[in-house]
Amino acid sequence: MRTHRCTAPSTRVSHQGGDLVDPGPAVRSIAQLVFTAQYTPRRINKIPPRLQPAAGKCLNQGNPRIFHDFTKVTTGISADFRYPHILKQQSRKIQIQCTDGTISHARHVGQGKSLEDSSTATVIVGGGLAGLACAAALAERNQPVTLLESRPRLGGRASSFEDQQSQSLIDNCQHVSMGCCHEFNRFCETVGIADSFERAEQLYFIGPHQSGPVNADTRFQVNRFASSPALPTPLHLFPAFARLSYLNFREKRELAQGLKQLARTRVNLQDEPTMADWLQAHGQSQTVIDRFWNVVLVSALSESLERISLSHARKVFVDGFLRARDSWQVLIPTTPLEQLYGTTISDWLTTRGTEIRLKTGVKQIHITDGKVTGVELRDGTHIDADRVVLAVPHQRVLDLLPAEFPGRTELSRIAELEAAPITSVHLWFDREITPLPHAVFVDCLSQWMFNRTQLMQQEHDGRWYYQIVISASHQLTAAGRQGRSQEEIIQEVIAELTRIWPVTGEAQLLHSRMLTEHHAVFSVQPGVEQLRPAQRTQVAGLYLAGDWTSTGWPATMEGAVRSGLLAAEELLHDLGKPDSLLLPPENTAFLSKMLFRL
Ligand SMILES: Cc1cc2nc3c(=O)[nH]c(=O)nc-3n(C[C@H](O)[C@H](O)[C@H](O)COP(=O)(O)OP(=O)(O)OC[C@H]3O[C@@H](n4cnc5c(N)ncnc54)[C@H](O)[C@@H]3O)c2cc1C
Repeated sequence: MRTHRCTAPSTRVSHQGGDLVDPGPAVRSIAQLVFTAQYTPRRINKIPPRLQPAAGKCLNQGNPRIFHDFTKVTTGISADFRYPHILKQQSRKIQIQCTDGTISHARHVGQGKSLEDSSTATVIVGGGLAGLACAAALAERNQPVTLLESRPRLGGRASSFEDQQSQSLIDNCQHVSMGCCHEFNRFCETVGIADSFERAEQLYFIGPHQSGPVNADTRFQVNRFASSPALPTPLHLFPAFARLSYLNFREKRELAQGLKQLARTRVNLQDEPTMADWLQAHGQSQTVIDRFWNVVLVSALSESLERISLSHARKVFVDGFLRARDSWQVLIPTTPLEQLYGTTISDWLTTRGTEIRLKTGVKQIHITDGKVTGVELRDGTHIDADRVVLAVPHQRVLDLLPAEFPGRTELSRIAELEAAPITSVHLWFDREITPLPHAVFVDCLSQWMFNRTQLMQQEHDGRWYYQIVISASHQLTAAGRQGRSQEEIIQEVIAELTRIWPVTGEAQLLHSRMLTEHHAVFSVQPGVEQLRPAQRTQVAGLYLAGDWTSTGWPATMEGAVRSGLLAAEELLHDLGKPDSLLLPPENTAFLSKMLFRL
């Protein structure tokens, strides 16, 4: 078994584009290597003459991919770059090939700033948003970590892949945030990706032009949904609801009563109904259920009303519509997820001392006498660690832990968490079918449309790319399709688009792809909160993170980020450096307090 001790950078090397503080003969060559990495080829002439030959050699011999990265990153050095030069690493001594070709022994070095020396190591397993948020919070507090991710990229479920036929990077599925996702939005600001989201201050609900049943002659109409600046929260959305074409006056009054009752309901988590049962018990008609409750809740919680718990449904309306003014607004990425969570965050973390190791799957967490001692990788390598944050999907957790450990019985309940699927249909047409950037569909199989060509502010290159999202797509999984092929479902989606935008029928479909993520989210059924564990475990040094842990949020990017912050809080507490990482709860608008007793 190979052994790799995960050490914290410990030698101060200060060289932010300026003078190199000579760290002494033992590490001088490493310092040159690190120093070199801080310069792009264009800036090479800024490297002090004393170091230029070595620097030039290093840049010329560098791995081309990493070398390419350095043309964008002008500070810092990535672990990927360092490791090819490290020939052997034992305990905290490392042996590296220096830029002048000699072999040198030294201790691990920092990258332009002094990181706190830590005699023990922290490992995060899983590079989804939970693991990334945890790593970022620790990096901000000078706690270096090693992040291990089994896949070749970061981002987990919120990532992209290369579509061979369209030769483009497409997202696993469109991911959107909302104004009420405070921790996620702050995380984006911290790591410098907030500018890559567009805030939609107007939504477009597309439904029948009037109340009543839909038939072949039904016309569809775009309903613009925006807040009224003159009205206080929560009345600011009242005119938008009042304008919806597909509900009549009686249905709107019924809806208003339902919303008020829901907001005022106090839910008993031990014994709560499904939302479908609650709606029926509170006099909501099938039309209002289909055209309002279903539309909002299924896309927000990725589950059907028959399976959604009352508490989660209430949270969507209270946090998303009633508590604060802009909380309902949707934030949509304008670049592929790969760039957001892959490249940008990776660079941010590595320049702050986080070591990121991709394609590094963990096989087992080692626990001795109720305490974490390290992790074993799939290739047999052992990494010593005194603290491990397990940030993998809940289906993987129990397999990575030993058969026996304190608290296993309680944790085993996560096996009862059920999954809900999300389907995305990707369509490339030879022309624009709508200039709308996004839309929500009512009374359709399709639920959301995202105009990716427009959102990404791309030139269309003769192809217009639209993505259709269908949440809680139980009926579209192989078992639920009842013999229908993917092609037939894609045609059904196109037929719907044609009914709404007739130009679709004349457009040529250049390429299409349908993807169903079977374990997209955990199902927010009644009783689910009792199955979600806290971030602290009964094993010393073992913490849990992931959207499935207890955060009070459904499976969302916000939930994942919160879980990572909560795990980091517990870890810092155990290190004797307690810190409060979550933002204080948002103030509830005065009128909402009065009207709904929030
Ligand atoms: C199709 C789809 C659409 C969605 N849409 C939205 C949306 O619009 N808005 C929203 O807020 N949320 C959305 N979500 C939910 C959101 O993606 C998740 O809640 C969030 O990304 C979960 O992050 P996580 O870090 O908890 O888990 P994950 O993203 O699953 O990350 C876990 C990581 O652990 C890694 N891993 C697993 N096993 C190992 C191992 N043995 N060793 C090392 N690494 C390992 C995995 O490769 C993965 O990278 C959507 C999800 C899906 C699937």
